[in-house]
Amino acid sequence: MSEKLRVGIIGATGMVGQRFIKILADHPWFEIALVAASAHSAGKTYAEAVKGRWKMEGDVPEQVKDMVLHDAANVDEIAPQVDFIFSAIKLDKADTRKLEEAYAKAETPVVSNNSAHRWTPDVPMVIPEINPDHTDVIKYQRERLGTSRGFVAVKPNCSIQSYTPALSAWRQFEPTQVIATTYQAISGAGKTFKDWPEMEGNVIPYIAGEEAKSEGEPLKIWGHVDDEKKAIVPADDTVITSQCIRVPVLYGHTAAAFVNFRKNPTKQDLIDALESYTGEPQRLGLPSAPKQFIRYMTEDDRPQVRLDVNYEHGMGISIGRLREDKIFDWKFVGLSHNTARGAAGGAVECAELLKAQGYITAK
Ligand SMILES: N[C@@H](CC=O)C(=O)O
Repeated sequence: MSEKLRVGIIGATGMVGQRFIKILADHPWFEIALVAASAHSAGKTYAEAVKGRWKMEGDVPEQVKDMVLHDAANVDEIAPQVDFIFSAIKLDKADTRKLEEAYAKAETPVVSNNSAHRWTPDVPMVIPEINPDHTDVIKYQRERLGTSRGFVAVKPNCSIQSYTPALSAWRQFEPTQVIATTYQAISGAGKTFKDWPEMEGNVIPYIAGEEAKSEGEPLKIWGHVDDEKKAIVPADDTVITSQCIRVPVLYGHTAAAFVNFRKNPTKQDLIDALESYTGEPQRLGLPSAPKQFIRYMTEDDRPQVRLDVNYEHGMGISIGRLREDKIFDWKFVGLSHNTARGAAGGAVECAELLKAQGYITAK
């Protein structure tokens, strides 16, 4: 009998759902027990439902091809069959919040890629290398939901992953002001060039809701669990302003960032802090953890999307072009893989952390 935890994927047919399928097809701790999507796809086999719209490298993995999709809204039917779920369901925010909480209340932990619960005060928003201790807030969430096992945890938006890891490594130098401009791949919108031909040779200077996420989410990640408030209180010592731009790239979000610090680090201090930054995933040897979370690249023309996006299987962050600035103290460029580290991969690493911490167990 398998000792792997049984996982359900809700929203399994979209771009992020497909990335979950791809990553979990061969995962040492988790096995895909069930796939679910909207009522429209329910009853079809997974292969039928993604026919002509499978966007991952290679074929649909054998073990899910013939799985029959459930209607994700059928919590009572799905919850008993899985130990936990990954959520990539696309509903409006209120409905997503309701559905994810319904799974939690059915004693089924939810690790979500959605933004709906990111600002729920007792929901941890986790980058496992940066704020693994935020899972302490789960006890307060369980108290509120009246559960003993169920809870919701989320991962942050993909846009922040190209600059937040570097700024996290530099928290010791007290960053006060940040400008971050992101150049975001079309797969972040769930699209390929085939679905979105107007992105060929184009730049679109607007991504709905993205700037608020880019400016706010790092602050929650740098916050702390307040035991009196039974909530995560965001940090208030850094201000971030951002512009988010869609560029004709399939995978890979780049950020160009400027930073002011209260302290006065040298270039070598900053590079040393990046290269030595390591966390719980590396200490615990989590299956998805990159060996080197952040690398610093010295070549003037790196990181480049084509050459560097798959660093550490898309789970590592590449930083380069660190130099002094005329207006700010320092500037740099960062690159992350938006559907690996930035979406499904980040959620899978978060679930591995939750398992290692004892929050996700076999039912
Ligand atoms: N909203 C992002 C996806 C990140 O999670 C994008 O549009 O690129």
